[in-house]
Amino acid sequence: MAPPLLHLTPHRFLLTRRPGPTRLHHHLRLSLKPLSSSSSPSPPLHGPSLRGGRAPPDNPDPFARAFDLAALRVPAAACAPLERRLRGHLLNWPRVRNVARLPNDQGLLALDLSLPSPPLRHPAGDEPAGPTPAATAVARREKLAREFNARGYLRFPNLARLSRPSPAARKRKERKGDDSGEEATLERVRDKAYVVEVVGEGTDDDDDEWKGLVGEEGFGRGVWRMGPTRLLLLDESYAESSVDELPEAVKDVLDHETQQDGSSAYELIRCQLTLFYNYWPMNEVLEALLPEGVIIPTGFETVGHIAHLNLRDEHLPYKKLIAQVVLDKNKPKIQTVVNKMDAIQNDYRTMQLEVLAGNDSLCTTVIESGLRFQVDLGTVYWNSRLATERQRLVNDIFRNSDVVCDMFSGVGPLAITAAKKVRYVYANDLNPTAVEYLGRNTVLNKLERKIEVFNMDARRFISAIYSSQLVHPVTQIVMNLPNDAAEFLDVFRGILRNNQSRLHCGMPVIHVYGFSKAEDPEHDFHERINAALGENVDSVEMHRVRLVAPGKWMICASFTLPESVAIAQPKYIGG
Ligand SMILES: C[S@@+](CC[C@H](N)C(=O)[O-])C[C@H]1O[C@@H](n2cnc3c(N)ncnc32)[C@H](O)[C@@H]1O
Repeated sequence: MAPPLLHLTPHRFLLTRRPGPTRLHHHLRLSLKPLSSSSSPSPPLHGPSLRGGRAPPDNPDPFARAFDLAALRVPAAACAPLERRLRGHLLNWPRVRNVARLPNDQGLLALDLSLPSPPLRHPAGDEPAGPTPAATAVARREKLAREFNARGYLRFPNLARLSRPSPAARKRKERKGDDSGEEATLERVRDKAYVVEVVGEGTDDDDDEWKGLVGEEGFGRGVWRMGPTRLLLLDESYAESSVDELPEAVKDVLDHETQQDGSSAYELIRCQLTLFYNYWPMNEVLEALLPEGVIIPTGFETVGHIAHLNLRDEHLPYKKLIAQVVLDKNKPKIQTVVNKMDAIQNDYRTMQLEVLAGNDSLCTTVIESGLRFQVDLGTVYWNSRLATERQRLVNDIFRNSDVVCDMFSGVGPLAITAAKKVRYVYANDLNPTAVEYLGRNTVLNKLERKIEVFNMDARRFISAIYSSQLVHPVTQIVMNLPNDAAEFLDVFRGILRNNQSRLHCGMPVIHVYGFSKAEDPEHDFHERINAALGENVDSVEMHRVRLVAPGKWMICASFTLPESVAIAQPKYIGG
């Protein structure tokens, strides 16, 4: 496994003005120039690391790192049991399968293609090996696939039938232009996370060209007659080992299998594993990109297709670079990356967001508890981190017979989730756009018959609800405006003073949210509640929702509205 990156010198790449190949580079018109790993005197690293391996020459991806490995080439059919048997000796790198498949080694011999074949060397070395072995078709097809042009298909109509791209694929190719050029090859490599190549000795000779592709001794050793093969990548510590230096378990396989079938179908080969930009996790890429000493941004909040960063000041000079990496590493789920520009200060609790990467749309759909919520992050409030808290209220506290009143409902995450369970919901918000989305989300979730939507100031809303004879008696009230909600509690003072016949319906339970930085946040919040109600409420259940900043808790206080408060002299005179 890779050592913790924090122990490494982070700034591994220089930013230069050279145009580069990845979207990251296009986006920033910058290219990353890897420092030579050989210049580093640090001890050899284990596991995949951008500080390990070497930069393959002429590879346009500055994050490409090549690692030498040893592998056992085995018949495909024998691969799974061997993988289990040799597990402790196989490569154990994250996101790299320790079984590799050689390009186009798909056992076309089964299809009995009668293709021309190159002369085959006898396993012993000199005699031709009889009739054309079907395995040669694999290599032929391989070579054709690399040429991939119409001439090749014309010469081998069977192959044309097998390999001709579908009309849709052909159209896609036409749209992109001719993909036989270098550009297209780069594009394909860029899509990959890694490739395994057998290391050959490479001469210009035609046969040798094939050797490099499938392993330097691929022909004439019987392997092709056995159909498709697989590579079992050995642990990196055996990269340079000769057969004698391999662990007994691996040697056993080589010896035993050779003795059994009298051929070299199982063999030790050298290969190169190249890891590309797509392979490296976000933190490793950022670690390489950002200057030493800059904290690596690790997390972000997700709202639908939007990744919402909360960058520190020190990140701002690199904000677009960071955002592009976040986008690249989290596609396709993430399509837009934004950064919060300011603390939330306005009445509607909306954030000022800057789109840093991806598409500009801040309208998205969030799925929470199996319900769908449309949200425009530019104009309404949304916080996915409150999902668990909403679940707590709905699942653990609300009953089916409840009538819920959500005084600060936003686009309805709590109101709509509650409506799935309870008898009826009154949902209100001051922000007309939030109310528009609330209405839309109600319909989207087919709950319009159980929710009534209001667009008022919360105090006026409560006064209206309690003075109306038409509404269902409210049993649960939710006040989620943590900065100020406690101060809104004064609206309940005297709320039933002129309507005491309603007292028999029972008092509602109020769930009010607040922040506290006090040493004893529960005590602090309780004091604020008492002050707003003008009375001491004895029995308040406190629940710590989450730590929103160091030392700052979001708390939910739940209590039954005291009758004495409901019939007291009002403090607030609503209109
Ligand atoms: C913290 S958000 C909570 C929204 C929602 N409960 C949620 O969890 O997504 C507070 C909401 O209160 C609304 N709001 C602010 N002041 C208000 C007021 N005086 N009356 C009613 N709603 C108000 C804001 O527009 C915002 O949507």
